[in-house]
Amino acid sequence: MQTKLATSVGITLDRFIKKKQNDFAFASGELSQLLRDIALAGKIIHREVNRAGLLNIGGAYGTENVQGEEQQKLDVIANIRFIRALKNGGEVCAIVSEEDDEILDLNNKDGRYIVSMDPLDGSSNIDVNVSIGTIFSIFRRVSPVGSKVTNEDVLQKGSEQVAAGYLLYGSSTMLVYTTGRGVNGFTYDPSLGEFFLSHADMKIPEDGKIYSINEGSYRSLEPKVQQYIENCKDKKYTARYIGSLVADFHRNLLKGGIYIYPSTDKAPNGKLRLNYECNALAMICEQAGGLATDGKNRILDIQPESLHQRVPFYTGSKKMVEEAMK
Ligand SMILES: O=P(O)(O)OC[C@H]1O[C@](O)(COP(=O)(O)O)[C@@H](O)[C@@H]1O
Ligand SMILES: [Mg+2]
Ligand SMILES: [Mg+2]
Repeated sequence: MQTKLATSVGITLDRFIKKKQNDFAFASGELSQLLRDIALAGKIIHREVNRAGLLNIGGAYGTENVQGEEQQKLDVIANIRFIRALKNGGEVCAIVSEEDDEILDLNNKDGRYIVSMDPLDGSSNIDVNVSIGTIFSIFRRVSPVGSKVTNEDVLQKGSEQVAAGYLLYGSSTMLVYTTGRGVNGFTYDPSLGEFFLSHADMKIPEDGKIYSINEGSYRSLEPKVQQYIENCKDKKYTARYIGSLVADFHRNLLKGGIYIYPSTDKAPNGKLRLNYECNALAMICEQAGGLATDGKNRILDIQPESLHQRVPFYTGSKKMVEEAMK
């Protein structure tokens, strides 16, 4: 693992943000505050996830989201908690969420930022106590402050992200993010209520031996993808698939590997959403020295056309993604 483990646990997220603030071109403290708001929402979801079984907040909520997916109670709870934290924080003018059909315009005339988010990633794993996460992308609005939020504001290329990251609710809860100057990981200590820098300057190994793909759809995969999987098997690589994108991505980020959600019969454009799943992880992966494509194009160069658009997703160690692209 090519990551400098922070030697002292004394570096809290808050202190780290303050230290790094001056690295940021628009250093007015707004983005720093927004990152703190996201961390706060993450602490609340950590608590909800940990006691989901006790509070009977597992299971279906009884509604479907715009993608026709059954919403889990925790999908809805996480969505409400993040929206509330971002609203109260005051830095955000609009939110794009997996759980909401339309743009959530917060009518915050001072807000300069747009957040695209997957409040709860890995919903199929909520009730079985397997790691789940939250994914977020942060953009600066392009329309004048105070004016009505436009499609142009929320449909920006991933290369325009000013920050991106994820929370992982696993054996420990972590926040991993980038502002375009490297990737850092923080581990939450619930007894102190603080995130501490635990993975400084994260770098994904250039090559790896782990491949993550849902082989259940093997028969409906394109021949070249089938060929790539066969190559992995010939090389005796290890297959690992948790079924929570954040968790599969995080493992590969630390150990090296490739995560693939290609186009299939069931999902001709893939399953994962460009605006609030792929863009954020693509920025993290590239900042850590890896690659992220849709099979042909760099994810961060794709111009979004709709809020919930899906793209095939190939991301991970540079050599493995290059190999898969061949
Ligand atoms: O069950 P499948 O088809 O392998 O899909 C699993 C993928 O779907 C997801 O659950 C989609 O995300 P959501 O749970 O946020 O809808 C990813 O986390 C995961 O990688
Ligand atoms: Mg998701
Ligand atoms: Mg989700």
